[in-house]
Amino acid sequence: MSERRIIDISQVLRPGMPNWPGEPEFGYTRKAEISDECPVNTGEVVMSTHAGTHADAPLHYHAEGVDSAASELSAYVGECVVYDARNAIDAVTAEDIEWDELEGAKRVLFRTYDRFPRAEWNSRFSAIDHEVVERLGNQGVVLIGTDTPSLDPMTSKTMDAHHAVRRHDMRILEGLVLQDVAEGRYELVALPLPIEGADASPVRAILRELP
Ligand SMILES: N[C@@H](CC(=O)c1ccccc1NC=O)C(=O)O
Ligand SMILES: [Zn+2]
Ligand SMILES: [Zn+2]
Repeated sequence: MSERRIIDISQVLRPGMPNWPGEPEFGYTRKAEISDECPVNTGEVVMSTHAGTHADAPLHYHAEGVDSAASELSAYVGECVVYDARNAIDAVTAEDIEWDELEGAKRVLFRTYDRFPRAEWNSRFSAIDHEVVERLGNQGVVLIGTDTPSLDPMTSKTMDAHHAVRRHDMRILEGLVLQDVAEGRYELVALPLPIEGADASPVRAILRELP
């Protein structure tokens, strides 16, 4: 019996990683140090809830939405389609998509980057048009993921794609690293941490090849 290959699609969390302008910088600080008096190392992590690869909780885009701790997990585990949307400019629109390839999909992860921008923040990432979200919701999709920092454009005040997600009670993953993933179907596992009151949570996102 061969083990199914695991593909890690998570960003490495490190000081200096690309971060939403104005949000707290990621930091890990060593607290206790192993020494003659102390048997262990311990640490403290500081980060924005939208840093790195993360799951938005409904609370992020709706005042009465559930937080990360109360989020049901079923959307975050199961079969998904990785869809190559590198042809899109500024936003992935309904016209950019070969809809046949998404037939029957429950989870859809959009790849928009050729190479993931590890070194610097990129303000002009490709959003996902709200019509695409609406159509995926109508089709029964439960989770939408993207390799960019947000489904909506960086300067959006209306958050149309996020609100379309809310209307269909779907879940969102952002900041996925899909540059080394071939288009196709996989098993996804990307669980938010149960942080009480949190509007989003980091996830360790992986894909497994299907049997
Ligand atoms: N939409 C982004 C986050 C976002 O919009 C944001 C994150 C941090 C600070 C400000 C943000 N938006 C401000 O208008 C996301 O869902 O991750
Ligand atoms: Zn987010
Ligand atoms: Zn978001």
